[in-house]
Amino acid sequence: MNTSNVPAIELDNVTRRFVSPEGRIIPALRDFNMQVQPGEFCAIVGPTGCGKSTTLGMITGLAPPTAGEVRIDGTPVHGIDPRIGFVFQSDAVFPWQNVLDNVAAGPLFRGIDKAVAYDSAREWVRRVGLSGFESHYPHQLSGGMRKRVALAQTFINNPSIILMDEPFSALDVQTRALMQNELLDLWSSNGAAVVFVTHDIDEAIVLADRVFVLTKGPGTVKSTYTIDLPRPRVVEEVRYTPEFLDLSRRIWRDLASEVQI
Ligand SMILES: Nc1ncnc2c1ncn2[C@@H]1O[C@H](COP(=O)(O)OP(=O)(O)OP(=O)(O)O)[C@@H](O)[C@H]1O
Repeated sequence: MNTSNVPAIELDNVTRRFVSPEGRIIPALRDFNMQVQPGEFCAIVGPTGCGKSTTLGMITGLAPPTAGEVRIDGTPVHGIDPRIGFVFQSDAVFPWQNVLDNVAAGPLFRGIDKAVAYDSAREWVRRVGLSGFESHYPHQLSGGMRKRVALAQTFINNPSIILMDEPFSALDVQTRALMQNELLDLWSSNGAAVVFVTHDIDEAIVLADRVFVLTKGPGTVKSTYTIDLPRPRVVEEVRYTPEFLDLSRRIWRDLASEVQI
């Protein structure tokens, strides 16, 4: 647990380049600086291909930077860190396992006693509103319900850092708002540092403490916005307030100047 003033996540002057199959150098991120404090919810928005997913990949340790350093709780990242949880656009549920087994998978993998793991999984299934669906398989669930499974799978491990890559983008508008509220509720009692990648400016504002706007690729931080909207937030109430609309307009303008051709 990070109890010091050290950022939970720090990207220090990071550059990331890829090499294409033809041997071409593809610069994905340049001179990228970002600090996320313990318990802070940050969102990243930016034009397509600007390096948002690459940023998350570097924090996980799966894709080391070409230059610069990524630190978790002040320590350079080397390989996958058990303190980190992920939720991606595609559900990471195991199709051959029922809801309860899916949610218990993390603790079982970490070697937790089976009875303890399943007790905890039952509790998390309840907390995400899926009681009664423990024996259902993923294909028997709606998209929103599968997201609930994914959230339970993540939060059951009590991660101190959560990375989310457009987790709700495939959902319809109403289900998306429900899941945003659900996420805020779970996060408020877990207190993780979150990096949430989205194309949706409004989603970034309703969820985050800070929004990072990236330039077009190779991406770097163009601007950051502090979101002072009070918490706890209820998504459908927040998004019609004058403060919200003002932020949305400012970030939209900022981003629009990056996607003009
Ligand atoms: N494994 C890879 N090999 C080669 N190039 C890659 C690789 N991964 C990403 N890139 C390139 O790096 C750049 C950034 O990609 P990235 O997926 O991080 O962008 P993004 O902002 O998440 O995009 P989107 O908004 O479309 O999801 C792009 O030009 C992409 O083509």
